[in-house]
Amino acid sequence: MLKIGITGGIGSGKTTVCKVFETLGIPVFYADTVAKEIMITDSVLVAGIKDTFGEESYFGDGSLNNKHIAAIVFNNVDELAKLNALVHPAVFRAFETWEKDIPSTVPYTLKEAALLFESGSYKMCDQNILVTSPMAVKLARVMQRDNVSEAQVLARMDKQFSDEQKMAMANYFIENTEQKSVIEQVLNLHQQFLNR
Ligand SMILES: CC(C)(COP(=O)(O)OP(=O)(O)OC[C@H]1O[C@@H](n2cnc3c(N)ncnc32)[C@H](O)[C@@H]1O)[C@@H](O)C(=O)NCCC(=O)NCCS
Ligand SMILES: Nc1ncnc2c1ncn2[C@@H]1O[C@H](COP(=O)(O)OP(=O)(O)OP(=O)(O)O)[C@@H](O)[C@H]1O
Repeated sequence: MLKIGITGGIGSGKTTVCKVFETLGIPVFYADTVAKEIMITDSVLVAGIKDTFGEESYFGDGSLNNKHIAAIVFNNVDELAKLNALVHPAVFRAFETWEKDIPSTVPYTLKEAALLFESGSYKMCDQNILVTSPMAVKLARVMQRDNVSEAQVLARMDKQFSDEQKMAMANYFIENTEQKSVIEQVLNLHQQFLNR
């Protein structure tokens, strides 16, 4: 079955675009969401995170202390590399398990990941889509969605490949701007994938 990766910088709108594909019946694996789930449920991963970032990485009820971890890793590339090395292999395994349950009647699947190219997981996909948006739009969207400062968004952007780097690695593009219809662009790609 055809596997399509989909990525984009923070706030580019990749999750929003994936919701449109879902309305067409296309199953989407949300790597960032799964990462957050297994960081709570996978006991080996939980132990690794506590060992590396301290017991305060989790609240008393077992939920993840996102702010604590974000403050460490988005201010220090070595700490971020440690987190990625713990989490990403577990997400790869979860993707393989997820794929096994997809019915063969499905024409293609999508893997949505913020770090598709950075983590190397694009290699597990046949083709890859990049969602782009202007920098000012991305900043404004994330500041509003997550109630964070511009500096906090920029710190994350700084840890991801630039759009130029990602453009060189992607096969398809979706421009998520007010000037272009996302739905039209999704329908166009959907048709291309059905005809492959
Ligand atoms: C550090 C954590 C706890 C911060 O949680 P928080 O709720 O503030 O952010 P959230 O997970 O919703 O991520 C929002 C966006 O931040 C960016 N981001 C997240 N993790 C990373 C990372 N490792 N490197 C660069 N950017 C990242 C992405 O654009 C992502 O979509 C969380 O992001 C995390 O657990 N990250 C590690 C898992 C991971 O690498 N996920 C991304 C790919 S699977
Ligand atoms: N075309 C659009 N018009 C209006 N709002 C949008 C549009 N695209 C995305 N948004 C909004 O911008 C915010 C960021 O979008 P989304 O969460 O899809 O981005 P993302 O690329 O998945 O971000 P992240 O990497 O942070 O997970 C959301 O609040 C979303 O509702």
